[in-house]
Parts: sequence; structure tokens; C-alpha cells
Amino acid sequence: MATDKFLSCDQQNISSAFYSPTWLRLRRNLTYNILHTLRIKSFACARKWALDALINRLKSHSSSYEYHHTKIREHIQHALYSLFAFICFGEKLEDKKIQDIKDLQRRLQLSFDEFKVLNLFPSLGKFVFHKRWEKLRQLRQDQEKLMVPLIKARKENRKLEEKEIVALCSEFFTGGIDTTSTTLEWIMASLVKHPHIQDKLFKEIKGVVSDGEVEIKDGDLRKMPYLRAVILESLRRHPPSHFLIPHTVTKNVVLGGFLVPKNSIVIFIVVETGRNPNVWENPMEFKPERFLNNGDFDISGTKEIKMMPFGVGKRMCPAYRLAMLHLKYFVANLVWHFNFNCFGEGVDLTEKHEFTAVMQNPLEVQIAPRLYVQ
Ligand code: HEM
Repeated sequence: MATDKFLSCDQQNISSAFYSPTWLRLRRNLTYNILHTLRIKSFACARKWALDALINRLKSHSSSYEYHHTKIREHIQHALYSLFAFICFGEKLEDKKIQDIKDLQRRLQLSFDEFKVLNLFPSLGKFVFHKRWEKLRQLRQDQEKLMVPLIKARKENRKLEEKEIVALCSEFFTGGIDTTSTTLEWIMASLVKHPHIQDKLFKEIKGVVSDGEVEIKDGDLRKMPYLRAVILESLRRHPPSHFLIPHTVTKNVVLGGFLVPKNSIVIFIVVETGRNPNVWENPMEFKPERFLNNGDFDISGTKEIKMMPFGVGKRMCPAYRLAMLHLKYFVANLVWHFNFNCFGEGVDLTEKHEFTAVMQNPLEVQIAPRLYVQ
């Protein structure tokens, strides 16, 4: 599919129920600006804080040299909520506050399907689907109650209205956490299912990092092509979003001989693109090596579109670089600190659709600390 077909599309998402098209355009620019600043600031200390919390939680499930088992989804999610709360509010929040934010965001995200209809006819939908509109409004009020005090504490440096900042924070929590934590769980599942790949990754890390190092930082991550290949292969094989946000065609487009009329809604199927046997050899096989012989694989789809876990074109995920950094950081540090093994009957790759496409049976692992780190 040619990229220009993407360029003639625009997105429709739940925020349209709240905001005018002008504000939505502004919000996109704001998100870009904030993400640009984030990349520059890098938030290394936020990442380290979240990683420490994750490692401590996992350590409590593994004593010195013995194996213990745990489901890792809960721990990964907690770490990512800690990281994003730090990014949004600029401080290390206590566990209870992080749990409150998580509970609220989960309630919101798991109700998204119910709210989609409001977006189809924004002004009429509020009356016709009054109860759903009230539920959505209540959730936003709960968000404001929880986040405004945190924002007030930081407000002196910012020029936006508090309610606008709540919307942006919500955008970050909603867009950034489930996608990243689900991807992390799938990556760890593949590393547990294929111990030789975990070993190869560990060897790569060991070749770059000195023994006894407690944290692998950005500079080192850039020297690990196999790590990047593992992450890309997981995003191809298990993209957390199976579909893009619905797009609207802004002009008549002929695609494969069919006319897609202006204003029709188009759903792009991400998962099929990455598993297309005409493009990928043995697509269901987990084989990071396919990304090693590929030069610097272009995930943004600028030159060609072979997969699109972050979307493609002008509406692609504005945070894909930040997301790749988070994924590399957590995977490398986890594998550096612990050996992850299969627990019970093996890794079940069945998918289930929640807000993202998660593992139907959460990954349960045996973990043991590696000897290289104290
Ligand atoms: C593995 C991690 C991630 C994946 C796979 C992912 C994937 C996506 C996809 C597929 C879209 C829709 C693109 C389209 O419809 O064309 C999207 C949009 C978006 N993502 Fe991400 N994302 C990830 C991480 C993040 C993070 C960390 C943030 C924020 C910090 C974020 C913020 C957003 C926002 C704000 C949008 C909506 C953009 C718009 O309205 O145009 N995402 N993402």
C-alpha cells in the first residue's frame, strides 16, 4: 500500500466527543511539542526509578540463587504507571497514588468500546446515548479530581489550563502505558519461549556492559542491534494494537481497483500487515535475525510499509521513538538482572482483545537473579 493513501486519511478517536476539531489539531501539536521536549530531557532518572521499583518487586519473588515464579504483567504495569506519572507530574508519587491513577485509567480504557458511538455523532450522541455520555463525563471528572492537585503542584512552569493538562496527561497514560506494557509482556514471553534467543541477547548485553553495572543506559542500548531486532520482531508478530485508530478518507481514493469514497471510515489491520506471508518468510515464526540483515529497518514506513505497529504517515504514533527507548531500556535491564524461565505448562500465545491485544493467559515466569549484578 502506498504511503500517499495514508496521507489522505485523518483520525477519529474518542477525544472528538469532548473537543472541537481545532482543539484536536492543537492537542496533536502540543503532544508533539511535549514529546520533543521529553526526548531532549530524556527523563533518565524517571526510567531508573521505575526500573528499580520493578527490579525490587521481582527480587521479592526470587531469593538469592533460587527460582521463584510470578505473573509479570502487574509488575510491568506498575513500573510504567510510575514512569509516566513521573513524566507527567515531575515527581516520584507514592504507590497508593500510582495505584489510584492506574485503577482510574483502567476503568476508562476498558469502557472505550462503549464510548465509541459518541464519537460518530458528537452533538446528537450526547442526548441519544445519555447514560454513556454521563459515564464518560464522570470518568473525566474523576480524572480531574485526581490529577488537578498534582498539576497544581507543578503549575508555575506551565501556561496551559488545568483541564487541558488533564486531557494531555490522560492522552499520555492512555496512549503510552498499555501499549508499552503489553509489548513488554509479549517480548518477555518470546524470550521465555525461546531460551536460545534470551541467551543470545544476554551475550550481546554482556559484550557491551561491564560486570557489576546495575543500570544499562541509553548510550549502551544504542550498541545493541540484536536487542532492537528482538523488539521489532515482537512488534511485528504481536503488535499491541491490532487496528489503527479509525481513519477518515479526506478525498476519493482508488485502492486495489476499488473506490474508497471521500469521508468513509477506514480501519487499517496492523496485525495482518506484519504477518503477511507474501512479505515475511514464515511469518508466525519468532526470528529476530530477519531484522539484522535488513540494514536500519525503517519502522516509520517512510520508504515502504512492511509492518505498522505505530501506524504510518502523518497520524502515526507521535511517541514511537520514546516507546522504542522504553522497550529497549526495560528489556535489556530485565535480562541483565534476571534469567527468565518457563513456568508450568509453557508459554501460551493465545491473544485476547482488551484495550490492547494482551496474552489471554498472563505470562507466568520463573526468575533467578544473574550472578553478574549485585
Ligand atoms: C509500544 C508502544 C506504542 C505503540 C505500539 C503505539 C501505537 C500507536 C498507534 C498504532 C497509534 C495510532 C496511529 C494511527 O491511527 O495512525 C498511536 C497513536 C498515539 N500514540 Fe502511540 N503507541 C505506543 C506508545 C505510545 C506512547 C509511549 C505514547 C505517549 C507518551 C503514545 C501516544 C500516542 C498518542 C497521543 C497517539 C494519538 C496521536 C493522534 O491523535 O494523532 N503512544 N500509537
